[in-house]
Amino acid sequence: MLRAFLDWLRSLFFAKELDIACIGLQNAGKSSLVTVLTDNHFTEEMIPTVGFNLRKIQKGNVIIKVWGQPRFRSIWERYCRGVGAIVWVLDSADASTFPTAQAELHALLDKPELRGIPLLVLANKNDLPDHATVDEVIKALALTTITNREVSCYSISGESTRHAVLGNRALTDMLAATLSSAKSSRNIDITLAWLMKRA
Ligand SMILES: Nc1nc2c(ncn2[C@@H]2O[C@H](COP(=O)(O)OP(=O)(O)OP(=O)(O)O)[C@@H](O)[C@H]2O)c(=O)[nH]1
Ligand SMILES: [Mg+2]
Repeated sequence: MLRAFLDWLRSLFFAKELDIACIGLQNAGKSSLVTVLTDNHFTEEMIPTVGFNLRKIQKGNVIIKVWGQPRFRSIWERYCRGVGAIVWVLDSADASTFPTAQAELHALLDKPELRGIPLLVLANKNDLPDHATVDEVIKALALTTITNREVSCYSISGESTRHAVLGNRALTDMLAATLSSAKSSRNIDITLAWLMKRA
């Protein structure tokens, strides 16, 4: 039933025209997440994206560009220009990466060319023990200090989905207290629906 609904949502989503940049630090789960979005398929053997580390996935009218390798972070900005949405993937179970993630995310969003592009933060891997809660992620990435765009933070869990609205901050969209787990592929519908609204 859920599967049928997701397939239906995917068919709607991929019929729209949308350019998405999916970025984040290495090992965050970008490739896994994109695989789940496009195929509803999770592969444990997902290998690190190598080489130029730009993976372009096209399905229907939707193009998703995926990056991660640090040595190419300087060119992220160029490829983010003009996209309909920036999706930042975070490994919510690895707090040691949060400071670097915050610095890189803010450095990217500070680029004038990227002003106004909606940001979706997906805190992935919340099926793992000791993953950060969405409030912790919002704090760790200083999401409330981002003022020049719509910001959302989703966490998807197999167990529970909790929604929180961050008052009158500059965040115009709901900051949904959910983290995404590409592994469980639960609540991927929320992610698809969010992206669909930006197409
Ligand atoms: N438990 C769990 N593991 C995950 C999840 N998503 C991804 N992983 C694992 O995390 C590792 C990295 O996943 P990738 O999808 O390759 O991450 P990436 O961000 O594309 O990594 P790079 O391409 O190296 O930048 C793999 O071992 C995945 O199996 C998740 O939701 N839960
Ligand atoms: Mg990858």
